[in-house]
Amino acid sequence: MFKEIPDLLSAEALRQLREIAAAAPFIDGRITNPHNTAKQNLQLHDQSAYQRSSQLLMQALMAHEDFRNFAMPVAVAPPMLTRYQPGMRYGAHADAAVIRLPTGPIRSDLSCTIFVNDPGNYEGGELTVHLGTRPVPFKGLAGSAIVYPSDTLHEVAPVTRGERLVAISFIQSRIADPFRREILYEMNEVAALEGLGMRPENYTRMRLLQERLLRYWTDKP
Ligand SMILES: O=C(O)CCC(=O)C(=O)O
Ligand SMILES: [Fe+2]
Repeated sequence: MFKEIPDLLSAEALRQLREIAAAAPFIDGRITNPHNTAKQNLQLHDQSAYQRSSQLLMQALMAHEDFRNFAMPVAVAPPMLTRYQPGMRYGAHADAAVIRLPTGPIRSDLSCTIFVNDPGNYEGGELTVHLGTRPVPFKGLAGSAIVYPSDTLHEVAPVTRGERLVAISFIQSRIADPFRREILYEMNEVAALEGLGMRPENYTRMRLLQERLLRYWTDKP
């Protein structure tokens, strides 16, 4: 369902991202969603800064084993730095199912927020994912990330003080169905944690089942 990654970014990556954000221009986030009145934020608007920051963030995501195991990514949208100043928010919305990238369209199965400044830097600004009637708020430490299903209603609460600086991305998973993806993730976790304690022949049989399910369920290897 959710994956919190406490240690996605190194101190050096954070330093570089903040440096890029401090020097680059940001514009009204509605440029990419002109009709979305819920969206009130600023996003990075500089090709070179976008390239450098997204490359750093993409590398961190793809190098992180927990992220790869949980998301099973086949395509990741280059993460975009966004900032929220006092009064800014992103009202409840659904993420678009298809994200058009210069490299072609991807399906957004999972959304990801990467926290670039610390929660002490701002008040409000919780990313709140709605599970039915229950709001689940997230406000991560700098360098951490939260991965959540793109098909849930979610919002960013108004920032009332300071500045919220995050990067956002969307991920197409090898396994479109969240139910199946979760089964595979759990099996993989159990195999990783308990595999060494199992009798080798049973471990092999279990691995076979994992690979079979992957074959049946993978919609894009
Ligand atoms: O800033 C965030 O944490 C999430 C932003 C968001 O929901 C979006 O860009 O679609
Ligand atoms: Fe969103």
